[in-house]
Amino acid sequence: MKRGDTVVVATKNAGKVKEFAHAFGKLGLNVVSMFDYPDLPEVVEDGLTFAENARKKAREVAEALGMPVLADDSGLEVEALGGDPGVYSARYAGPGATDTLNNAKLLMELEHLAKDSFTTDGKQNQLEDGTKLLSPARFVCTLALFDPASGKFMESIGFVDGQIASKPRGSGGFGYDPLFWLPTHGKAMAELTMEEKQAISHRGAALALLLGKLENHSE
Ligand SMILES: O=c1nc[nH]c2c1ncn2[C@H]1C[C@H](O)[C@@H](COP(=O)(O)OP(=O)(O)OP(=O)(O)O)O1
Ligand SMILES: [Mg+2]
Repeated sequence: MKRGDTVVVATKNAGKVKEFAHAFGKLGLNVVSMFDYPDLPEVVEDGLTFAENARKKAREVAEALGMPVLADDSGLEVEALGGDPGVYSARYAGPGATDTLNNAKLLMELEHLAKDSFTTDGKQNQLEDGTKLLSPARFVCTLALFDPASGKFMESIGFVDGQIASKPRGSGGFGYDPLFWLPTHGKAMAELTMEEKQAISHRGAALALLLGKLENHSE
């Protein structure tokens, strides 16, 4: 990849598109997404892992377009929920789920748990304004780049650890960002600027790894 090239990202998530456009833009690369190819058939995300889904999205779109394609499969793993919603993060609230409905479902599940079995030691798990920290959690991002000419994948993974807060904060980012509290920053992910999010996020980490691999590869 050289300055001026276009990267095709197999995503229909506007939040991801913005983040990739920002990151690749810094390298002088343009980003197009599935919003630019509205006629391509939907990829069914029936994999059991993030990596399987990322590979499936990348390969199907790359084969349809006859060029290399990057895909991102990501989600939220919540400790108190045994790793849920995981690969089902986008559909947590059911078919037709939105970010708002998924966030509501997440809080409902965690508050339910807190009532049943959780013994929270009050102060330690509370922010100054009374917001409760309901469970440790992490965001996971897997990236897969598929080149139909070689039939090969290049892959990477990134993580970021945090806590699920009982109340949303901030208006940046997308998805579960308003509920994802970063103790290291004293802010929710949705309170970070694009630059700050990219520096610490699961997607930023996975992308940095992938770019490193690409660089080694082309030497
Ligand atoms: O940085 C993030 N900040 C907040 N939430 C996030 C993030 N990264 C992933 N998430 C959540 C959103 C969605 O509920 C699920 C991804 O699902 P995932 O299938 O990978 O993406 P998607 O269906 O929205 O778009 P697409 O498959 O077309 O790329 O995890
Ligand atoms: Mg999806």
